[in-house]
Amino acid sequence: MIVTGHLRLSLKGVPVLRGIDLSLPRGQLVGLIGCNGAGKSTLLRVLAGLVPADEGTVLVDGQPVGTIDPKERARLIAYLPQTGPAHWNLSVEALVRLGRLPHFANPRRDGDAVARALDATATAHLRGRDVDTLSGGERMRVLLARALAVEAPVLLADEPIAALDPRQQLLVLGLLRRMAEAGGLIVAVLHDLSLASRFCDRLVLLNRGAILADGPCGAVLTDANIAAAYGVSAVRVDHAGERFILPWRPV
Ligand SMILES: Nc1ncnc2c1ncn2[C@@H]1O[C@H](COP(=O)(O)OP(=O)(O)OP(=O)(O)O)[C@@H](O)[C@H]1O
Repeated sequence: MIVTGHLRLSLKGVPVLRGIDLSLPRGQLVGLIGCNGAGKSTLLRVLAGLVPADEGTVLVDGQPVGTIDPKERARLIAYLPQTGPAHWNLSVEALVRLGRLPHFANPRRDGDAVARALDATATAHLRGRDVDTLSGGERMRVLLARALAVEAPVLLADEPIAALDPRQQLLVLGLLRRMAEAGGLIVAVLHDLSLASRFCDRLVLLNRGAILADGPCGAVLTDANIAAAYGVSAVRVDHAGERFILPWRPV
């Protein structure tokens, strides 16, 4: 669905993406991981067509992302930014409804999609609230609802669980998993290595703007890769047939 060819991008003269080759098919939940400043958000924005690369290509179903009509692109790719824009006095429902803007107006279908997105993110009870009165975690789930309301085949989510409590983290990652199983392509920036390895089909580990490892979680989260990318040692614990990875000490 999305294929990149040797993406390069410098910002203010500093290389941020250095030769990114990725093939991202439908039906996968891909965890994009790496330390602060590794280039994850920048890569997500380039994949979404929001920032052009200096060199290389991003193809969405074979078409260069920059040549897709913006409305069509917005129907194809939903994007959840790391920090939402400042909102004026907008209700939760009105904000989530903004996710329907790329679609041709069909009040009933739009209403159904908004209701599904509010239900999926357990935010229906907040629909009448002003966005600027929400807690940080509530706000994050409402922004996710706006992205889900697009009902796009691709969701690019930048740290979708960063502000969430443990239960909500599990619920949202379970939701992203089900979306992938239903045939969607989900790319999520994550910092929790245990949750990333439990829920993702595949991990892409960025290090200084380049791909250090790309593949099944166990193959990517080796001690050597974790030390090289994050500068920490890791402890592994097996429980109920699953393996947890705890960052342990700086090395
Ligand atoms: N507009 C910009 N101008 C200059 N440098 C930028 C700009 N945007 C990002 N950068 C730099 O590019 C690098 C990659 O930033 P990016 O936001 O992609 O990192 P990240 O991996 O998402 O990090 P984090 O985990 O902290 O969110 C960082 O060093 C950042 O300071």
